[in-house]
Amino acid sequence: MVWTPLHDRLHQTLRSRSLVGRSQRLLLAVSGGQDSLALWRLCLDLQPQWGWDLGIVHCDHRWRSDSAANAHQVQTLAQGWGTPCMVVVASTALPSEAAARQWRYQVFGHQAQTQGYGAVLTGHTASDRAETLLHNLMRGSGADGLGSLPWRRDLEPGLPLVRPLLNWTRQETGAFCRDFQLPVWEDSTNGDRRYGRNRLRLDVLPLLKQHFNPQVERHLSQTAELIHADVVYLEAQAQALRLQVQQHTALHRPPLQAAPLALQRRVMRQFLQAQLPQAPTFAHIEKAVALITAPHRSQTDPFPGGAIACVDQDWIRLHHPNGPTFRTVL
Ligand SMILES: Nc1ncnc2c1ncn2[C@@H]1O[C@H](COP(=O)(O)OP(=O)(O)OP(=O)(O)O)[C@@H](O)[C@H]1O
Repeated sequence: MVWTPLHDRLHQTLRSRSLVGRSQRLLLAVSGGQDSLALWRLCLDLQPQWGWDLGIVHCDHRWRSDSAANAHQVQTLAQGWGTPCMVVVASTALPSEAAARQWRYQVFGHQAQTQGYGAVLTGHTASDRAETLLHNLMRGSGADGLGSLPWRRDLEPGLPLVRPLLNWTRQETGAFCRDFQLPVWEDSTNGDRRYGRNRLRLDVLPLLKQHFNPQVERHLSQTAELIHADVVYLEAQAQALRLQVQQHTALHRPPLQAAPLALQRRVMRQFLQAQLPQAPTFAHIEKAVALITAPHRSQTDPFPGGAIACVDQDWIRLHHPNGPTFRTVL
């Protein structure tokens, strides 16, 4: 085996960030593309030092006509490399990219739990993180969306999802695969400009690199990392405040009035998220936040599902359409 500075980088990253432990059973999510293939090869090379027990999972979404061939190539490689491999085929056609992603993560969690793996690893890179940041920036998603793709998060309680290649660019995983002659599966939809993510990758990021900063992917990825830490802190602060002010479906206003706007918004979002049938939008949260300082008897328009928030002296009360107090509001 050849030990390169890239092997060293992964080894150091895993250690310094405590991403995985020694002798763990690790499930690698392998699409067959360059990023997850590089991760798989690197983990196999690091395995003797770490004592891991490695397995891979591949999801066949049955989206593309060549998806079975893709799965077959991953399976063949797994046999050659001696890695246990699970291929899971979607039973129904998945309607969108988002549905496919949701199904994939469910599969990862289920396979890891039923097969006794302690963590799931994906091949996300700094380039993916930069794309996600730009994509979410344009959707107006706020800090939480900009700080997405952390190094480690819980996929299920007690089952971490780890992304060890976040300090690699796609260019680097590509070069690694070429150097080691790894059989990369070229996804036939990667060049399809009907997908926004592809336009970001093929058109926008190369332009930014050429005209602004050749290191733009790394820099955007670092920005996402900084924002993520801020978001984790703010969410924890907001949760502590919400627990202090919330009683069932009501919020006590005076402590909220004394809190900064950043926390007011987060408390309101956490509160509405738990109460409404769908995630609150920016406009919903802003309307509810306005009630923190509004006069007695002020109220919002109905939220999705019909609930209304109104001011009752020092309290904001959320009245659900079928709840006991709803009629008194009307
Ligand atoms: N079909 C698949 N089977 C197994 N793993 C996959 C599959 N597709 C993607 N992955 C895993 O997810 C990683 C990211 O892939 P990709 O960027 O295509 O997904 P994504 O939809 O953008 O995911 P995310 O929403 O998490 O950003 C891959 O490196 C790989 O580890």
